[in-house]
Amino acid sequence: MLRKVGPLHARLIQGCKEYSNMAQAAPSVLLVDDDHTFLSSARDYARLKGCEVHTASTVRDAMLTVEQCAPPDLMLLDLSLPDGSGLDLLDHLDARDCGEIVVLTGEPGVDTAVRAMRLRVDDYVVKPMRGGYFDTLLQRATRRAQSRLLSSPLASSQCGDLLGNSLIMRRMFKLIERVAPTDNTVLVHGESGAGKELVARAIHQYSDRRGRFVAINCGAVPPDLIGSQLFGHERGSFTGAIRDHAGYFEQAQGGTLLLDEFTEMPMSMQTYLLRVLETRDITRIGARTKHHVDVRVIAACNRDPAAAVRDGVLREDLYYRLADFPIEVPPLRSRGDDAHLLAGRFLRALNDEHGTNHGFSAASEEFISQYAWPGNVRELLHAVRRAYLMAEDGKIELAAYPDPAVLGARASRGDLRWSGQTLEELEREAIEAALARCGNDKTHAARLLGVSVKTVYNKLVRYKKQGPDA
Ligand SMILES: Nc1ncnc2c1ncn2[C@@H]1O[C@H](COP(=O)(O)OP(=O)(O)OP(=O)(O)O)[C@@H](O)[C@H]1O
Repeated sequence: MLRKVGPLHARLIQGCKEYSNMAQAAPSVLLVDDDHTFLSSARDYARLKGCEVHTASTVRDAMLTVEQCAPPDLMLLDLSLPDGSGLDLLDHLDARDCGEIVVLTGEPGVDTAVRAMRLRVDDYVVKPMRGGYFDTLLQRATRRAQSRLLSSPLASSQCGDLLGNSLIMRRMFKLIERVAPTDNTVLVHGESGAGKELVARAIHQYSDRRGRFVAINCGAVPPDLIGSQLFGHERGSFTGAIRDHAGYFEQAQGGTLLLDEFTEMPMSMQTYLLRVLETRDITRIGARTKHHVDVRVIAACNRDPAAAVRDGVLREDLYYRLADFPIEVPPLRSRGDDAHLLAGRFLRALNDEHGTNHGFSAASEEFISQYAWPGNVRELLHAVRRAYLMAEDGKIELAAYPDPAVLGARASRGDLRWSGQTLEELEREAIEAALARCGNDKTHAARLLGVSVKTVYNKLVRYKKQGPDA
């Protein structure tokens, strides 16, 4: 199956105007090649076709990538890499999990062709690769991603009302899919505005629970009222209790109760809550009898719950009881292109609502990618709404209307807060932050950091040896 193919580049440029709307099931592509020109053109082209692309230029880099990412729908693998043969990667990977694996080589040989076929390689192509062939591969990857989507509805870019196409979000959707049908208590943790409540709603939506979804913000209820709000009270049980009142647990009977900001609950209430979680029996304030409740509890918080335990504001036993199944909602800045996807959806909803056809200016598109969105999706939503109202000639100028929070965040973005770290620790933080921002794309992160990909990669290998806490 040796094949001679023509140049890819003309095709890449020609195809750059097309933008596939495959957001519903972005195919994932892993490109492994030490030819950086090929790598960046192929990456840009595949991205324009709606793919989520990871790149690597050595076996070691590719191994790190496959360890951290889901198996790709398409893998293009160069045979001769600086630190070994691309086929070495296949020895370390369960090729059955991958979609199509295509080996590229500049120097075809019978030995490598035979080894490639033994290792479940789907095609063996002599460089340079023809653009039309690359298109065919991307189309097949797209079909594969779509069938994945059909076989697992939550593997898509939407889960309940949550949108997200990045790998990190689709992994989170998978967690929601797994836990939803069970009765497990779930601990949802993440920055403000990242979507914790939507996660809780999605878990309820994908469960079989027919009761209501009820949410309480424990931080917003005065400490002396939280007991009666959660568990209810009988008439006359305290001044002002003029009638019987069913608390949130009873209101959520057969459904789901979200305890938002649960770390803000007074300690005495945490003790009672722990008991309720064990027995599912509640007693209204002033009542003599217990009620058994069938309620799935989801706890959410902005602060790190383990730190809340260390700070003495959260009971350790309650933490362990709630942390049955933790879900971390990633900040928007670590979701790759999701900010664009979300901004586009928010704008489309406004256009549909008002019968307009406004679009983002090029500067707004740039702003969406560059800005760190410290207020996460909520901040993005508000920024789009505000800029929509201010639009002139149908152009949304997102950068032109920063609010004070945006300005504050912009000012602080360049400042690394120094709290006694060594230079090496600061460097590690910067590299990790850049990787998080680019959805773990090392080439992109290296560009942002102004260093070579090799430097990023060597550092990562060192950090891996040092361990997570070094
Ligand atoms: N992935 C997402 N897709 C679409 N909308 C989202 C997404 N994440 C959040 N939102 C929207 O952003 C806003 C904030 O989300 P949500 O209230 O769930 O955040 P939160 O993490 O619970 O915030 P807080 O901690 O401040 O309560 C809501 O309007 C929500 O609809």
